Amino acid sequence: MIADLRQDAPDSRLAEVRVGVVTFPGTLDERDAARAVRLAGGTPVPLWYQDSDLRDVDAVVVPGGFSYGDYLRAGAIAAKAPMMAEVARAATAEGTSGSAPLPVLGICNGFQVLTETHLLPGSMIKNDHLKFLCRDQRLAVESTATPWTADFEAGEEIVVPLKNQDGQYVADARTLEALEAEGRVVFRYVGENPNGSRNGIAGVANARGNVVGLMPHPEHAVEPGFGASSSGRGDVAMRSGTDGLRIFSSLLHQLVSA
Ligand SMILES: NC(=O)CC[C@H](N)C(=O)O
Repeated sequence: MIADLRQDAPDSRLAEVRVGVVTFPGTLDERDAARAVRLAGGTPVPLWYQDSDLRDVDAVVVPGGFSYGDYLRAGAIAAKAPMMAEVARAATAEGTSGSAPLPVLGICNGFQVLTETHLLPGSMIKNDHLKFLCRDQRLAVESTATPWTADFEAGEEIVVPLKNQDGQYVADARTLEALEAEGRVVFRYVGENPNGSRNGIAGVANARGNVVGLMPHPEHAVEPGFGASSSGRGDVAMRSGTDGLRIFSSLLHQLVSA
């Protein structure tokens, strides 16, 4: 009985994990990202793009949306924000004994910001069909060697919404080869390639694995009954559920066990 009660009690150690969520002009999904952190048991901390103070966070989410209206290139202007300089510094810090570099997750526009900041390799161009696509998407979690995916089984299939116009991941042949050889393709599209991404890549990690970016939106798949509309191309006989929440839970578990 006591054991059961303990199991149901919220883990107060998780609540101590502070996860920063960055907002730029034009960001859309910061509230959903903060909510996903909260539902996973952590504490979301708003970070404003013009500030240079990381507010003592243990990890950062760069959420989706249309920062600066996607002018110039999606994510290009946001990448120059003072907050991104701080995120880049903490994410690439050498770290003294025991201190790990800051875990960072870029979702969709956030992934675009991370490539423009050069924290992640490659670039995103227009979907090959030149349309905005919004649908539930099957993905394989190919690497569990990141704090964001450690709770998954390698190769596990998940479903989360995909919604963007500039979702085609491109990189030169050498970069693609290195990503594949080093196990840094973290998420890959399953089924028909929804946007022409090279090698069906939906998400990648940096060499150390602490920085991950992906085009689909795990923060929109944190409760049963939600999901994208079933318009768009490809197979649609699926709905997003709570798979996305596990990306946030995974981070929290990693940080409390570190
Ligand atoms: N959902 C998003 O974050 C969209 C990202 C970007 N504005 C695009 O359309 O490609």
